[in-house]
Amino acid sequence: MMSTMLMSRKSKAIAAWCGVLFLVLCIHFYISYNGIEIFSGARELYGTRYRDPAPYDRDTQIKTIKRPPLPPLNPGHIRKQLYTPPPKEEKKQRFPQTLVIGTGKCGTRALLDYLGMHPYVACATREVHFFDKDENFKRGLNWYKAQMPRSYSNQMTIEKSPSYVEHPRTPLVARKINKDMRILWVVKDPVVRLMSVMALHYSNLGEKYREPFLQRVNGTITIKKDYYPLWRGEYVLHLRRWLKYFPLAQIHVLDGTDLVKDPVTEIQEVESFLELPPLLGPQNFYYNVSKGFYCMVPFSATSPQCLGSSKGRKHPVLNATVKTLLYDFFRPYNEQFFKLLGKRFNWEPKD
Ligand SMILES: Nc1ncnc2c1ncn2[C@@H]1O[C@H](COP(=O)(O)OS(=O)(=O)O)[C@@H](OP(=O)(O)O)[C@H]1O
Repeated sequence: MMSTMLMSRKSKAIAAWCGVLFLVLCIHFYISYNGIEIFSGARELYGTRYRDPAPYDRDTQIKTIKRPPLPPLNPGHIRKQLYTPPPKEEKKQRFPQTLVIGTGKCGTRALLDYLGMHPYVACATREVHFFDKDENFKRGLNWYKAQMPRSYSNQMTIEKSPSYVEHPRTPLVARKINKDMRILWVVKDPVVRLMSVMALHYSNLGEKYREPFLQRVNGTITIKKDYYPLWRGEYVLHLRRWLKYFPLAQIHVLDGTDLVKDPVTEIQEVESFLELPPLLGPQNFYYNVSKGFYCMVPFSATSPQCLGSSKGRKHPVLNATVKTLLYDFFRPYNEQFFKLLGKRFNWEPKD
């Protein structure tokens, strides 16, 4: 009798353990399966399994985007206290809901740091390069999330890596992570951008300035079309690719030169695009005459904070012929870009 009772207790314990093991295995397979689903993005990109979303139709796509609403705020509330975390909530790391995708040397750091002053925003301070660097991409989504700042659920997590815009994997996988992702893209007159690259290049190498974007063909100087920094400035090519995955209504493009000249207007437009409470204003910017740039005045700071000395380098001065060659080269790309974007920037040579 005793031994039968012991046996039945033992088999119940074994059954319970089997149940727990089964549950753990189910959870494990569920997580792995979803991981594989997301990571198959890389394979799908080069294989045949991935099908592009429905063709982009600008008129029907421009509509309000769904996003979890921010808690209601009234002006009195804003004046008294800029930010209130949701009650009984712990901060945690979250995937970004907004990406600053590029373009390098157009003002991506300024945009991110300006946004970082917003109390409803949590920015990853360093560039994560998850989508564009194979070694990071292989580390997986959990690694990506672990690079994000801790935030409350009513804050928006933002990450910037300036070469996301050109890497074909970025829009594809970003859409899989969150199809409502907001995209911020700073561009600049591509000739000015090229000069910024040249300034960086020569300050790093300590070399005498050359013009690697030019070549001599049969005694004639022409543009070396396959020079990589030129391709980065052919924005329309990149926009076309992004529009296969995200509607234009989810992509906000701003001119980095406007961001330098009038950060208040630009950042307020970004606030409105991201549907953030309108909190940033002239009180958050201070013009530093010796630097020739605006510096930030975060709500909690007592003195302005400027970007580092790697920003605002002196650009090489182009001679008139090379300038004309470059502007003629970029003009057709710029025109197609403005048409697709439905917005123009003043990117003609200035004296
Ligand atoms: N407030 C403020 N302070 C300093 N610099 C400013 C600011 N706003 C925009 N910029 C411009 O940002 C340019 C560098 O762009 P990025 O931050 O995108 O460069 S990077 O790709 O991350 O290296 C940098 O380009 P260069 O002038 O060629 O250095 C600046 O023109």
